[in-house]
Order: sequence, then structure tokens, then C-alpha cells
Amino acid sequence: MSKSVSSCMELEAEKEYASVRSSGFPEQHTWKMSFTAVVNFFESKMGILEKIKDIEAEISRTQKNKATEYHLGLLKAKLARYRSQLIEPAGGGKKGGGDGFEVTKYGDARVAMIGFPSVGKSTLLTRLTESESVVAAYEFTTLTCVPGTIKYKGAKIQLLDLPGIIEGASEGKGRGRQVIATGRTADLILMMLDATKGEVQKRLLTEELESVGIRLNKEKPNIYFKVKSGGGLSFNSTVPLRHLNERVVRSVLHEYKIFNAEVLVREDCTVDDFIDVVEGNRSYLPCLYVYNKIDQLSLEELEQIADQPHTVVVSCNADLNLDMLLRMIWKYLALVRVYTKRRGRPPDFGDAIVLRKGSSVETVCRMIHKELVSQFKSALVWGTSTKHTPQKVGLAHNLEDEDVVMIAKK
Ligand SMILES: Nc1nc2c(ncn2[C@@H]2O[C@H](COP(=O)(O)OP(=O)(O)OP(=O)(O)O)[C@@H](O)[C@H]2O)c(=O)[nH]1
Ligand SMILES: [K+]
Ligand SMILES: [Mg+2]
Repeated sequence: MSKSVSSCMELEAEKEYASVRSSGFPEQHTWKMSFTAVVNFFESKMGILEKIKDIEAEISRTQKNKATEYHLGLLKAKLARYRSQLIEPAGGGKKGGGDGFEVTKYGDARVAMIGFPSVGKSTLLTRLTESESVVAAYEFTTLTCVPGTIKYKGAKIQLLDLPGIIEGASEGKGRGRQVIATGRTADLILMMLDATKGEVQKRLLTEELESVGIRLNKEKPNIYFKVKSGGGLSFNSTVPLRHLNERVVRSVLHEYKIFNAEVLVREDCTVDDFIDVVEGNRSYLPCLYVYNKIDQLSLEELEQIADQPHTVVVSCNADLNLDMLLRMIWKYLALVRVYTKRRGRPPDFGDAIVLRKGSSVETVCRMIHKELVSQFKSALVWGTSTKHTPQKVGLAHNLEDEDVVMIAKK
């Protein structure tokens, strides 16, 4: 069977070759050139992959202690640099692991589902939105990005169904790069997992995302870092440090050929945190681990999974716990609904203005009308963001969920 397929392919290749030859190799030169370029490209990527594997092996061989921390820092910095080369196309230009799928952002926030094939991503999209995405028992049913809209608490949340990804996605396997690039544009990642397959999917996917600079449920490290034109390295910290010291920082920066810089560490960071800050291109995204197909589990197995942080257990087919999933999505997006009110009228509760957490009165003004900021005199706010109700506030005042705002113009 496989023999006949391969001989078929050989036949095709021969035909191809014959047709090129009969055309008298008109573009022999360019053909050869571009082929060489392709080979070079792959060889350079393969070279980097091998170097990455070597360094990873050396890191795992090296015992962690005070005497090796300097050497480990250096290895980790080297690793980060090779990984950046791998995700950046040759010759620089666009960063971030290639282009994502072209789907227009819509609504108040974007949520992307990332997971292995056949974990139930399309089933969830079909459950939570009015969009249809083909569901089937075979892997790689979905081959592109399918958007849908979740309507929840007066907000419109864009949910993206994406092709399944597999181990090696970040290195270019399948559509992994495109999926990951699209994931980077989201406000929240739903890591969809098959609850019957244990912890392995979560570990592998987290590694894939980590290797392209995506950090899940993690704050940006609290480190001030500035490259200078002279003056050497100035290293300071405001807290006791267990993992970082001047020597380690110096060795990491050496790898980046940075010799003059100011580093102020404000929390007990690791070497990896510091490298992330130096690389500067990391995405810090909230993530919910959604374990699907719990209809297939025993109660014991279920309890073990459900206790983990950032986790929701569901069954899309049996319609179990999907309301909890919606509540968690809402909580993790941390959106703020604000209602406006005109003088002498009740608030407009039918039409919420949906904002990011930490948005100010100024953001609301801009969303209502582009001239409103210049005409703004003051605002009255009813709700939890103020001490008194109502309270007079300025443009800089930060609003909270369900605040009512009345704007007075000059
Ligand atoms: N037992 C069980 N099966 C489910 C559940 N949800 C989805 N499935 C099944 O899992 C299979 C795959 O579902 P899809 O929604 O196509 O999975 P997907 O993640 O979109 O797959 P790809 O697009 O191929 O990556 C289908 O046969 C679904 O019926 C569930 O809660 N329980
Ligand atoms: K499928
Ligand atoms: Mg699908």
C-alpha cells in the first residue's frame, strides 16, 4: 500500500521533471538559486533547533546550586536568543511567530481556544455562540479560524475556534504558528483539554506557548531595565533576592552584548524572569484551563482535576457546567460595564458601555463622542468606585463594574 503511494509520487515527480526539462530549463538559474535558498533556510532553522536541543540537554544535566547559577544563567540566555531567532523570520521584520489568521476583532473582548485536535473546541463554539463550526470525531476537522460571539451580561465577547495544534507547533508543525500568533491577539486564552487524557496535554501546550514567549497567568516581572550608552552595569534591588545577583545578571547581559545598563529588581525574580525582561517581547495572558468531556470521567478523577487553579471542568456534549465556564470567562476578562445617565432621567441600563478594568472617565467620554473630552467639565458617579454616592470626579477617575456616570459639559 505505502509502496504504491510512494511509486505514484515518484511518477508525479518524474512527470514534473520531464515537463521542466522539455521547456529547456528556461529558468534553470533562478530555479537553482531559489532551491538553494530554501535549503539554506531549512538548514539554518535545523541548525538552531539542534543548538536548542543541545542547550536544553545541558541545562537539565547541570545541577542547580550556588556554584552553577552563573553558568545556568548564561545557558538560559543563549537558549532565549536561539528561540527568538527561530520565531523571527530571517532578515528581521515581523516578530511574534508569523501572521495569525485574518479575523477582524469584534466586540468588547477576544477569547481564543487553543488545544490539541478533537478536544471539543468547535463543539464549544457551537454551544456558546450562534456560529457553526464543523464538529467531527476525526482530528484536524477545523482548518481555519472560525469566530463567534458570546453575548453575556450586556457585553459582546468574540470567541475564536482555531485548528488543533500538536507538539512542535511553535517550530512550524501544522498550522501551529498561525494558531499561536492568533492566540497572542486575544485577551484571554481558553486552553481546551481532553479530561480523559490526563495532564500531558496541558504540559505540552504550556511548553509550546512558553517557547514562543507567551506567559500564562503571570504578571510581567517587576524589574526596571534600561540599556545605557556608558557607565557600566548598575545593579540594585529593593527586596532580598534568592535567584538573581549582580554576577548572574552580568553574565546574561554579556550574552546580549549589553555592557551598560541600569537594572532595578523590585521582586524576588528568577533568571528566566530577567531574560524575559531583556527580550522584551513576551505576551502575558490570562488563561483558563478548560477540561472537556467530563462525562467520561469517574467522580474521583473529576475531583482531582477540578481542584487545580485557573481550571473549569465541562462537558460540551452533555451540557455540564457551561454556565460556570461563562462566569469564569467574565471574571478573567475583568470587564467593566458603565451606564450613562442624563440629568433628570433614569440611567440607561439597557445599553452598557463595556471597558477594560482600570479605564477612566476619559475613556468613556472618548467612546461616546470624540469631542466630548475637550467639552468635559465634570462627572457625577454613582457606584462602588467612589466613596460617596454620587461623587463629583474628573477625567482621570477610574471606574468600576456597574458604575453610573453623568457627564456635565462646559
Ligand atoms: N464524550 C464527549 N465527547 C465530546 C464532548 N465534546 C465534544 N466531543 C466530541 O469530540 C469530538 C471532537 O469534537 P470537535 O468539536 O470537532 O473537536 P475540535 O477540538 O474542534 O477538533 P479539531 O477541529 O479537529 O481540532 C466530536 O466527536 C465531539 O462530539 C464531550 O463533552 N464529551
Ligand atoms: K475534530
Ligand atoms: Mg474544530
